[in-house]
Amino acid sequence: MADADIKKGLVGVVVDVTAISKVNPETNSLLYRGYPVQELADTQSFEAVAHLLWSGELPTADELAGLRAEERRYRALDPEVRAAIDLLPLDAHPMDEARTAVSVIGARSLAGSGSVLDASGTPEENRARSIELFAALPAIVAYGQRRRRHEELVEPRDDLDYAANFLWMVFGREPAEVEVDAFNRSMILYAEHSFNASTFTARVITSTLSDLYSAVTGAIGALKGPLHGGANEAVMHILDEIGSAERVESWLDEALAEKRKIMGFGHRVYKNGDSRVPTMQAALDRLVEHYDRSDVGDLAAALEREFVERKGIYPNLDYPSGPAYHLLGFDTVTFTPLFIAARITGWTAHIMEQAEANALIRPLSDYNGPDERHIEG
Ligand SMILES: CC(=O)SCCNC(=O)CCNC(=O)[C@H](O)C(C)(C)COP(=O)(O)OP(=O)(O)OC[C@H]1O[C@@H](n2cnc3c(N)ncnc32)[C@H](O)[C@@H]1OP(=O)(O)O
Ligand SMILES: O=C([O-])CC(=O)C(=O)O
Repeated sequence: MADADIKKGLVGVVVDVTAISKVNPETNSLLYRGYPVQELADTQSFEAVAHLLWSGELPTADELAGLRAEERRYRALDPEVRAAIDLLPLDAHPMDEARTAVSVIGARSLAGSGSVLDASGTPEENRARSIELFAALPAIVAYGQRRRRHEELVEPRDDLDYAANFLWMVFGREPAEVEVDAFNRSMILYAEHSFNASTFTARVITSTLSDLYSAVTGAIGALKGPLHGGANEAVMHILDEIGSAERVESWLDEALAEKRKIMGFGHRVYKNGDSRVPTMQAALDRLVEHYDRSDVGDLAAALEREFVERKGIYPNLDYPSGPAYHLLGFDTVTFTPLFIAARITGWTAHIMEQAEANALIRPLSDYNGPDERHIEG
C-alpha cells in the first residue's frame, strides 16, 4: 500500500453518517440537530439541549418538566459510588475518579443481566441509562472537588435546575445569575461535536455490541488526553505559568523555541477558528467583569493575540473555557470532568445512533514489521 493511501489519524476520512450534529469548517458553524449552537446557548437550558440531542427535537414544556423530574431522581451521590471514590487516593486525577464512578454505576446497573449478549440494551434502556449518567455526573464531579478540599458533601437542591444545582453542589452557595448563565452556556457548547476522538471511541466500543457504560468509560479515557478534552486544564496551567499579560511575549518566545504545543489553540477540523469560541468568550468577558478580574481577561487576550499573530492558529473552545471555569471557582483539575458532564449527552446520543444502525468498526493497517521469519533450531 502506498504511504499516500494511509490516512494516519484518520485525517479527512468520513467513516459514517450522523444526524446529531454538523461541524462545518467552511461556514464556521456547528448545528445540533439543525439548530445553530449559538442560538441554543442563547435561549435554552442544558436539559433542553440534552433532550434535543437524544430525541432530535427540542422538548415541549411537558417533556422538559418530565426530564427535569427524572434528573432530580438521580442527583444525589449514590453512597456506593461515594464509597468507591473514597477508595481512591486524594491526589488521584478527577478524570480517573469520574471514570471509576461511571464504571461502578455500570457494573451495578448491569449486575444480574446475564451474559455479554444481553448487555447492549434496548433503545429505551439506553435512554434511561443516559439520563441517569447525565443526572449523576454533577454530584460525582462536585464531590471530587470538595473531598480534595477537605469539605463536606453538599446535598442537591430540588428547587434549582441543572446548572444552578451543579454549582450549588460544588460550592455550597447559591450562584449568581451571571455564573449560572456562563456555566449553562459552557455545558451546551461542550455537549456535542460529531466524530471527535472521545465520541468515536464510544462508537467503536458500541460497535462491538458492548454496553453504554463501557462506551462512556472508554470515552472518558479518550477525553482525558491534552490533545482533546484535557486541553481546558492544560490552558490554565499555561496561563498560571505565564502569570501576567506583560510576560506573554518572552514566555512565547521560549515556548515556541522549544517547539511546545500551546494548549487551547488549533483544531483538527476548524482551521479558521472554532465556531463555539465567540459565545464562550462573551461568557468569559461577563465573568471577568462580574469578579472584577481584568488580570485574567488581559492575560488570556494577550496570549491569544500574540499566538494568533505569530502562528495563524486560532483558539478552540478549551481556551476561553479554562479561565471561565477558573473564575467560577473550579480547581484546575476539575475542568475536564466538567467536559464529561456536558459531553455525556453527545456521547450517549452517538451510542444510541451507532447501535441503531450498527456495523463493527474495524479498519485495516499496513504491516511494516519484519518479513516472515522462523524460530531457529
Ligand atoms: C475540545 C477539543 O478537544 S479541541 C482540541 C483541544 N486540544 C488542544 O488545544 C491541544 C493543542 N492543539 C493541538 O495539539 C492540535 O491543534 C490538535 C491536536 C487539536 C489538532 O491537530 P492536527 O489537526 O492533528 O494538526 P497538527 O497537530 O498536525 O498541527 C498542524 C501544525 O500546526 C501546529 N500546531 C497545531 N496546534 C498547535 C498548537 N496548539 N501549538 C503549536 N503548534 C500547533 C503543529 O505543530 C503542526 O505544525 P507542523 O506542520 O510544523 O508540524
Ligand atoms: O471535534 C474535535 O476533534 C474536538 C472538539 O472540538 C470537541 O470534541 O469538542
